[in-house]
Amino acid sequence: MATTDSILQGVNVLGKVDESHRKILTPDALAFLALLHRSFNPTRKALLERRRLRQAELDRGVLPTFLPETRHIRENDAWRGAPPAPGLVDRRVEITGPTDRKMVVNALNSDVWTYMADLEDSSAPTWENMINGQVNLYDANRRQVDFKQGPKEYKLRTDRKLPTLIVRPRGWHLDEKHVTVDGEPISGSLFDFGLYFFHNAFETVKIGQGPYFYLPKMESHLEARLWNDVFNLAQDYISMPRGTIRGTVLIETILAAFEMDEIIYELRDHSSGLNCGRWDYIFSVIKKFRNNKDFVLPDRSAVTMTVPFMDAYVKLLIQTCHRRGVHAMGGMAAQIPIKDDKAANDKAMDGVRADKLREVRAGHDGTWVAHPALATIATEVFNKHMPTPNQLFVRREDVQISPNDLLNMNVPGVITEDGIRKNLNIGLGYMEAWVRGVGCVPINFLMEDAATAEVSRSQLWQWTKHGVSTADGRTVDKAYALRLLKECADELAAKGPKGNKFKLASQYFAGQITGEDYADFLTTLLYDEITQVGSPRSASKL
Ligand SMILES: CC(=O)SCCNC(=O)CCNC(=O)[C@H](O)C(C)(C)COP(=O)(O)OP(=O)(O)OC[C@H]1O[C@@H](n2cnc3c(N)ncnc32)[C@H](O)[C@@H]1OP(=O)(O)O
Ligand SMILES: O=CC(=O)O
Ligand SMILES: [Mg+2]
Repeated sequence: MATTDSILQGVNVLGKVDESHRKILTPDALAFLALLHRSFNPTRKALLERRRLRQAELDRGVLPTFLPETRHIRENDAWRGAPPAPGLVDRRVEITGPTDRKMVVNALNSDVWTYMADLEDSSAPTWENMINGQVNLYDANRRQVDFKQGPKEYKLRTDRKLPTLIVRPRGWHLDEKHVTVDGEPISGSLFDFGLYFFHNAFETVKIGQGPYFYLPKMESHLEARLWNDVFNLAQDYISMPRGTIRGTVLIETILAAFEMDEIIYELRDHSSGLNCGRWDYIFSVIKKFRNNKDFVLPDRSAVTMTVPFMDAYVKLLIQTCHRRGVHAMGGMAAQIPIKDDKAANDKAMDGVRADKLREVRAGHDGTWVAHPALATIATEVFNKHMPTPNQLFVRREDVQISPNDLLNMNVPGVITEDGIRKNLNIGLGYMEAWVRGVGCVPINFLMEDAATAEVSRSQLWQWTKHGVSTADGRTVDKAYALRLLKECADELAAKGPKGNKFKLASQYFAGQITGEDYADFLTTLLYDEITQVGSPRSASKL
């Protein structure tokens, strides 16, 4: 049998390793990562190549439809996903947030049912953020995460059961360049999943939960199959019964919406349902059909959850999940508390309340909040309209969604200069924060993260590409877009703190809004800006 030392041949760590990281980057954990990489990276790369081929097909005007080759899965009424796992039966309000220590403690102390610790949309994947995030989650599962920051003590509450922890690793497209295996960077997904699983799987069971995950940004059921294979190998490796892991899949790409049944089917013994990742979903619709002028959308504020394509996606997701006995989770309203303006705050909170009411009435089993102060509103709405732990029994047999419904871009609204400026401010503001290592920021009283910023970026690209007209009759062309960008960037740079990164953000953004270059993701475009690789150190000699 191979020894840990021999497995670690070819495994290098290029990121800075502090004393506090050593409990995470153990030889055994790194050997497990190497096994995951060697077993699954070739398939991951093939699936990413498949995404590129699919894009070329969409660019030729081929529209997606339900897959003929998997009709037997959709039409078979007999199969079900796994029954809800311990700690996941009632998940009516889930808080989400990045994994810095303060946020972890605050999230676990919130009045919610679960906490999605986010290594994805709300985290900038600096090495420091990713590895410290693992330390914080390790400590959280062992209930040893208390700490002091200045005069303030952050302590886990003991007056009630803490929310169930669910971890969202990065998507399949992202590399983690600070660890290489046989000369290749490891996948961000395998790194995040692997370290969390290796160190916490049994601990989570001990506290009455399990190793639970949210799985982001998938584009097909084959990508779900890859996760399922990863789960099986991981459980076998530590002799944990298969089916202990659970994964809730974010349906947040338009192509995945055509494969909801198939995605649950692939993961079925590990499935804990689907979630409406609404922001990435809007991003994906714009991105995938960016070369098709029929998919041009109005100002971002007009693309609400009730426009036809969003409404169809929500209904299909709930119907599909409940037919298969798994949770249909709602998503994130972007409003956050506004501290110094009661009237504005009341309006924002009414917006959150209306969103949660729509979700519970539609049949969702739970929802997301971005901030602890929103938990009460979401709880009140769900408690009132969902007296049972979930509403898996709401079958939505009334719903009939066709491919045309999912692609119905009949969205009322116009494109305005104000909408363009808002998108520019969001894109610049978010990118500026991200290159400083901050993955989620409030901008104009809305939560902005990697998904919401992508909507803004992609709209700007699409509007310039297709030379749309604004409500007051201006044609959006490259010169106009770049003039407004310069105005916004100069203003933000002048107002921002000394040493801000708006100039850098603007240089990157200029290349993304003229309808020419289009990076696959802002996060892959900017990743080298936050990568700090030192000379490789062999994992066996850390
Ligand atoms: C599209 C998607 O993927 S949605 C999912 C990903 N996005 C998210 O998870 C959003 C997470 N939310 C956040 O990061 C933050 O709420 C922000 C950036 C939007 C706003 O943060 P702030 O401006 O710091 O908010 P604010 O000052 O009101 O925070 C008050 C307190 O609540 C805490 N807090 C705010 N949001 C959260 C959260 N999501 N989880 C835990 N604690 C939180 C803050 O740490 C702060 O704590 P302190 O009093 O101990 O210092
Ligand atoms: O991850 C959630 C989203 O809305 O995107
Ligand atoms: Mg998302």
